[in-house]
Amino acid sequence: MSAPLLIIEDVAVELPTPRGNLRAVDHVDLSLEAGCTLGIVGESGCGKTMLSRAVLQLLPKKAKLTGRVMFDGQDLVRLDAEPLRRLRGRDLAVVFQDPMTSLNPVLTIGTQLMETIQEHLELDAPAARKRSIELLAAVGIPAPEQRLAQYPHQCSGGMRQRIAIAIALSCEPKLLIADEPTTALDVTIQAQILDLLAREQRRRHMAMIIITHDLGVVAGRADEVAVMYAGRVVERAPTQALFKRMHMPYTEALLAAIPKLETAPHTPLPAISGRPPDPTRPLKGCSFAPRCRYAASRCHEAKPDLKSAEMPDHLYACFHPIQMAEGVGA
Ligand SMILES: Nc1ncnc2c1ncn2[C@@H]1O[C@H](COP(=O)(O)OP(=O)(O)OP(=O)(O)O)[C@@H](O)[C@H]1O
Repeated sequence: MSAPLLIIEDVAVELPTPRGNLRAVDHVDLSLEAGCTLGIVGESGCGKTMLSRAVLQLLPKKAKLTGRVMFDGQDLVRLDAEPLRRLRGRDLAVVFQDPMTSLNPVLTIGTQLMETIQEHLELDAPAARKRSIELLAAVGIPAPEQRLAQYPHQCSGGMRQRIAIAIALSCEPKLLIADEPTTALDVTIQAQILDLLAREQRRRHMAMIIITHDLGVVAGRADEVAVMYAGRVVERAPTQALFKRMHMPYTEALLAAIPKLETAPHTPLPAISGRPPDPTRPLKGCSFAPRCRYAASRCHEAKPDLKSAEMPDHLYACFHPIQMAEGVGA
């Protein structure tokens, strides 16, 4: 069997702040096979974005990164700036929550698409233009030829996200990281964009990481889910196994917090009262214990390791997993 496309090994990210070093990512191990999808799920501030930025090597300058990020056989942490730049946008692409982060407001859509294509692929201008039109059509943009001459502000939010996806796909990446790709969009458009990503992923046999606060986004779309809390992966399992039987009380609370259609976007998670721990303070015990309805004294004293019980690929970091505590959720 060949090695996974991506191996995140003992990755930690610390950021200096006036109140001391902040643990944004706390020793995470993950891997992803070519053509597969990994969902990274957790509340705001749990470290999802910092972890994806560690993979992309796009961390703030002051950040301290340790560990290894093996992508297609190379350690990105130790790669020089130039080969890294060539890799990003070609084999390794990203779609952000706000497409205006990746789109340039003063360049036409055609210029931006063609620039990316010509920078990474050896195509002349007419071939790059033809490919741009094909890509816009593939992501569901009507009248793609006319769109090439337009600027991002002339498009709706959903259209802009489709264009950002077209740019990300333009060089046939091996891995696409989609960081909250639909959070800024209307609910009906959200489903269309997620379906579009899933379709293009299958068609291109591309690996994908979907980062989201909404467990509902990864249900049925990811092969595997990693749940993050306070910088750590606290539960990790094949998606079906996770939804069938979740072990972490935090995952259960995330499930209860899946936004309903009638809920306004960005409302706080109703099922999880309290706040995550201060990431600049040392932590004793399980980081979720102060908010956990199953917590016992041991949970406040010792830190549970991420390990498996009955199924080797279902890992969780909990002394009182749900079934064993109360027999719910199975
Ligand atoms: N530039 C920065 N400097 C210092 N701390 C930061 C910086 N960016 C993020 N953090 C902190 O790092 C931790 C992880 O943040 P991160 O953005 O990765 O979380 P997230 O799960 O992606 O949240 P969100 O969904 O809100 O983006 C948080 O405690 C956050 O406050």
